[in-house]
Amino acid sequence: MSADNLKAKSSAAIQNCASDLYDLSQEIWKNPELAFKEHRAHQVLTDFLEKQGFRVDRHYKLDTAFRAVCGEEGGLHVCVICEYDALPGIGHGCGHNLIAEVGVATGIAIKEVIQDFQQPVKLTVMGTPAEEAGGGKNFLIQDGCFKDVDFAMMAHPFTYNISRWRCLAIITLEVTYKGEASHPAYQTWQGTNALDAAVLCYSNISVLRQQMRPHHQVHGIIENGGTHPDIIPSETTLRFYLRAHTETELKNLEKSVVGCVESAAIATGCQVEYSFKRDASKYSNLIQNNTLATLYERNAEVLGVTNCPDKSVTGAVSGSTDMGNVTHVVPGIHPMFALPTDASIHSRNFTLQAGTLESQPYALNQAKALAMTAIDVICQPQLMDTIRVEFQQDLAND
Ligand SMILES: NCCCC[C@H](NC(=O)CCCN)C(=O)O
Repeated sequence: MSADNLKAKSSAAIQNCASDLYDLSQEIWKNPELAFKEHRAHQVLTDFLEKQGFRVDRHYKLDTAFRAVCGEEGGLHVCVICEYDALPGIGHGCGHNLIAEVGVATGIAIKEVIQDFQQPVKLTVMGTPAEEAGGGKNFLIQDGCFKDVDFAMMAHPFTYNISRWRCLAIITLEVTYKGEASHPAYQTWQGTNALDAAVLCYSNISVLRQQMRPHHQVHGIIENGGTHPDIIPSETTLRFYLRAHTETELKNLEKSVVGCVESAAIATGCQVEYSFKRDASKYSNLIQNNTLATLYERNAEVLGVTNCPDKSVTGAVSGSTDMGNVTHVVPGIHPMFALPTDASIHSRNFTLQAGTLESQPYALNQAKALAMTAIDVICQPQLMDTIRVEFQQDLAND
């Protein structure tokens, strides 16, 4: 069968399941669950994939992770990624119900043609919890779950179609100031104000922003600002996210921020403790593999998806994802696809849009484009040589 026929057959498989896929997505959207607690989403996704004939490891390394496999060893191993965690307070404001749906639909499409290829193909649909916080993919990477994968793909809903969205490396900084409680209207001089230290720290970072390189970002909150207006706060805590293009740039940004943190302690006479969380919550920048992205773009265009031509939008670099870490261990792509809305992700309006029937064709188109991209590589396995060379070069230049 020609690649074009395989693509048509795989797309038809998605279309045939459209109604069931919408129900699946709705089930996740109506029951938003936070990082590592996505039990219901995990259940419906694994049930669905098992019904579709996948061999499912239901609790793959993590309670709410899964692996659904079809095909055979001995040839290419394609991995399609699902996310399904929600945000506190606003539910699926990042549209992860659609990411899960696209992942499952792509899996169905590739499975439909898996016996038609000239060589064996293994397909894994990987369920990865906790993208919004916690970094589920990083636990799976540490456990070697991507070791035999040739390439990984997922697609993320957004306000624009941006095939090569660049996202930033991110690290969390936690800061605690310790002072001395006292009455703020009597012996004030006996107090050491930890809230003043927190406010100064926050202000120092705001001032630093003017001197930061483009695309360096620092933003955060005062988590604990004291206990009572009539007690000089003796302990405060802050939490910041620092983001930059690469791990090296992130290290440079860390040094500047440490200056802001320590000087606030000196100015107020407080003690300070701080730590950068070098754990699974630390995400790498996203590397979009050029060959995979080019194939994806061509396939998406055939399906009528126009990638955003506005350079002020496509040139933007922002946000972070643990898919970034995946693209540092295997070649991958993470296109952003537009829903018919102006709403920003992480807003209530985006939540609403991610649950509409109107958004369905946009999600299904992405699944078709991802499956077509995989079919292109499987039908021209020599492309894997280029993909691997690019991957090594991207890592070396990172
Ligand atoms: N440890 C912090 C993770 C923050 C991730 C968060 N992700 C998103 O907004 C989703 C967009 C891409 N998946 C972020 O703030 O970038």
